[in-house]
Formats: sequence, C-alpha cells, structure tokens
Amino acid sequence: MHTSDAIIEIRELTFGYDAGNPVLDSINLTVKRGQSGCIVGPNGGGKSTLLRLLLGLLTPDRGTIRIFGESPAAARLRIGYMPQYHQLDGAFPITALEVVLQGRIRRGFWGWYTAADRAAAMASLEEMGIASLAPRSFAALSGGQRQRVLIARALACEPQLLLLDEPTANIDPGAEEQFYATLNILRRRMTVLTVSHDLGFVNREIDLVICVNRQLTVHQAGAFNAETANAVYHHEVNLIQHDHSCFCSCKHPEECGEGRK
Ligand SMILES: Nc1ncnc2c1ncn2[C@@H]1O[C@H](COP(=O)(O)OP(=O)(O)OP(=O)(O)O)[C@@H](O)[C@H]1O
Repeated sequence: MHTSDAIIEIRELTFGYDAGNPVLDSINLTVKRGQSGCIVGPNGGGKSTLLRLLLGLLTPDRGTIRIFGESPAAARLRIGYMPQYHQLDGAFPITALEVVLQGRIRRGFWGWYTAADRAAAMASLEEMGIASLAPRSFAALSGGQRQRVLIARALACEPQLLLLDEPTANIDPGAEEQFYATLNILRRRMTVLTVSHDLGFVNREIDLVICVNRQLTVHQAGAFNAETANAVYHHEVNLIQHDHSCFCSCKHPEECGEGRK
C-alpha cells in the first residue's frame, strides 16, 4: 500500500538485460518526502539501470516500483532527469535555451513551444545563474556551463523528483563547488537522487546513501563509513571527503591511515 509520505517505493524488484542474469536482484528501496540520496557503487553495479527503471524506460522482470504512488510511466512528467555526460552529443547545433526547452516536451507533444514553456525554460536558466547563456551555442560552452544547462533542462518540467546521473563528471573543481551549493537549494523543495562515483559526495548534506551492486543497501549518510564502502565495492576504497575531513572523523586525512584507505 502506498504511504503518503513515500516518494519512491521499490519492492522485491529484479531486473536483467539477459534472462537469468539479473543486474538488480530482489532490491527494496523507500525514499520519503524530504529525503535526498546519493546512489553509489562500482562500475557496472546497476546504478544507471536503477535510474532507467525509475524513469519507466525499463520494466522490472519481477517486483514493483511506485513513484508518488503511481507507476513510473504515470509519474514521468513529475520527474526531472539529467543523463550521463557521455550520452550527449555536445556538438549538436543547438542553443542553450533550445536544450532547456527539451525539458518541456510533454507526452503527446506536437507543435510549437508555448509562451509558458519559454518562460519556464528561462526561469530554469535563471535559477542555475546562466540566463545570459540562453542564445549561446551549447557546443561552445564549457563543461561546467553545459552541466548547468542540462540541470536547467531537468528542472524545466518543474519536477518533484530530480534524478542526476554523474553530475560532477567532466567539470572542474570550481564548477563542482557551485553545483553542490545549487543542489543544497534544490533539495529543499524536491527529492534529489544523484548517482556519483565520488564518495566525497556522500558528506554533502545527503540523507541516504543508496549502495547498488546487484543488491541494494541503504545507509543513513552519517552511518556511512570506510567499512560500509569497502563492503559495497568489494575492495578498499578511498574515502576522503570534499571538506578534507576524514571518515574516521580525525579531520587530518594527510596523516591518518583511516581516511586514506
Ligand atoms: N542496454 C544494455 N544492454 C545490456 N547490458 C547492459 C545495458 N546497459 C547496461 N548493461 C549492463 O548492466 C550492468 C549494469 O550497468 P549500469 O550501467 O546500470 O551500471 P552502473 O553502476 O551505472 O555503471 P557505471 O558506474 O559504469 O556507469 C553492466 O554489466 C552493464 O554492462
């Protein structure tokens, strides 16, 4: 049964691209209103597959997904999505505004964008602090600027759930800092799930750490430590946080063996 404060409810979900070879195996996940999460795990662990299932682009072999109490397909217009950077053709001849307008394409869309579509797209660009880039060619923008345009596109549908796949890949440290600040603002008004290889991300005012490696385990961010990470990745990983404190909380990663694992 749908509980009113659950944004995402996954029950006993199994999915594989090939029969008998599950990428995700009997996973369960509940994300409640007001929570945001970081999805971590090794390459090929199933993180992007989980996002595609949430978007309704893939169908579970077994089990159920409910988003806002509905099927992913029914909830699709309430979900903003930013795909991985390498899935995009950066050279495509299109302006930043036109990229953002793609976020307004609705099911059954046919025809021209309305004035409301253009206003919403400009509002998203403004929110990302890049309204002045609207007429510029997307191909001519820097990695950090493109990333902000793509987040603006995900925001243009005025989502209640935002899914970001590797948003900090391919951007410089300055743009990354800006991104974290933006994320903190967004998560006050919507649920944000972010796939990241960057375990430093975990410390960024995230509520849940969702570890995906065929199985799925959920940890409160404060309880996520080197031991938990090693169990998910099946090897020892480096857990230096972005604020240069250490997961053993000694605050001296340069000297501490714990943080350098
Ligand atoms: N379209 C597809 N057809 C067949 N197999 C696929 C397809 N997409 C992904 N896979 C396989 O499913 C598994 C999970 O892939 P997925 O991309 O979900 O992992 P990931 O955790 O997002 O990895 P990464 O961190 O490298 O992006 C991998 O073994 C991958 O090769």
